[in-house]
Amino acid sequence: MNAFSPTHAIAQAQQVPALVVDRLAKSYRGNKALDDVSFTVPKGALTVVLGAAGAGKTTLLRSIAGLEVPDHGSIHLSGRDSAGLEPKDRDLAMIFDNLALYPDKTGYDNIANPLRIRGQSKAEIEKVVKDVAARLKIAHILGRKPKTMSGGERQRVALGRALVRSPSLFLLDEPLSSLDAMLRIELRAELRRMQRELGYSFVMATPDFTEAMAIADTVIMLRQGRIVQIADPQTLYDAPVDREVARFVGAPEINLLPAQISTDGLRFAGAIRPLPDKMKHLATTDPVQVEAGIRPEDIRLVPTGDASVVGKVTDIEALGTNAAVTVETGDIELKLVALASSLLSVVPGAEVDLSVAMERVHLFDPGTGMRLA
Ligand SMILES: Nc1ncnc2c1ncn2[C@@H]1O[C@H](COP(=O)(O)OP(=O)(O)OP(=O)(O)O)[C@@H](O)[C@H]1O
Repeated sequence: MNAFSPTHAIAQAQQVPALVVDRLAKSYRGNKALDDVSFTVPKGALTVVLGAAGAGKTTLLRSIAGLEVPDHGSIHLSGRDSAGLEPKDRDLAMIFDNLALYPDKTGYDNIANPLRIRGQSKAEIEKVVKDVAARLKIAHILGRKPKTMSGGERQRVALGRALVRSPSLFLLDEPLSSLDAMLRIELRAELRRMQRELGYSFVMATPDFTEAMAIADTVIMLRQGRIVQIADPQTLYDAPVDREVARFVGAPEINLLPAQISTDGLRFAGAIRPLPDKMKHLATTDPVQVEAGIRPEDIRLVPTGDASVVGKVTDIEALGTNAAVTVETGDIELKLVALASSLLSVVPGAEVDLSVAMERVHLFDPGTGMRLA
């Protein structure tokens, strides 16, 4: 490939990230909504901004869209500094909670509108609109006006209108929030498929970690306006940077309990267990107080006598295929998840023995909450 070949030009274009956010800050009356936020979204990637209500997700997306003026920092879109650029000149599609469909146009015309403005032929437009409508499962409402559609249908029409424009970057603020659980799961898979097939670049905000885990290439974990971790979904789950990320990512929530680590092992819930290799470097002869994080799926019920931890069942919650079992041991409660069919003989009040997958245990600093291992 030489420097003037089209292949070279395409390769170069692909190397320019879809989005580079650098040291972005935004305050509202002294309240920091965004604080020193920096990240990059490669072309064709799906990045999810994950955070609780008020974490700053919407402010971030609105700043990228040009609807908020940041106090500091820069935003580059496909290599171009966006400072001073009007929202309409940013080559973005935004899908926010409050969708603005044209009320007097049908679903079809709403979706077709950007293509008509571009001057595409009637036949081309029909092909594209029908394809996107089929993917979003709204073919049956294309002839209707927005006021006769449900919230979820309006949301999908807005999504369709954005998708047909194929801009350089999509900003999606909880785009599936108005949908029922089944449709949400179906559509997020469809969105993911379209994004991959067409090479679109997505930044999607959500407070729902399962959504983030299901579709993200990269998750940006936002808390009180600051990025606390950037990682692929599995790393976020397996190596959360601190206790709060560990709690946010996972359901039922991770068990957190006091523990002591020493060269003798890890002491918790009335038991002492040998240290897995990954913890050995933390151990000293004198015990050190730590906080252990144990995910519910890393605790197993075992036959009596094989246990490292013993306790009494206080509650069983059906989750479908699985069930969550709460076990009281000393003055702490542990939650575990097991196949419901394996729990038929387990009833509240039963004495049970538990085994913990030690190599999966997380350790946190009890003061700062930061990850130790
Ligand atoms: N226009 C505004 N004026 C004053 N404060 C604002 C404004 N917009 C956002 N904030 C504040 O900035 C912080 C971040 O808000 P933002 O809406 O970005 O959070 P979010 O993560 O999108 O939350 P949610 O999931 O609830 O939409 C919050 O404390 C919010 O109250």
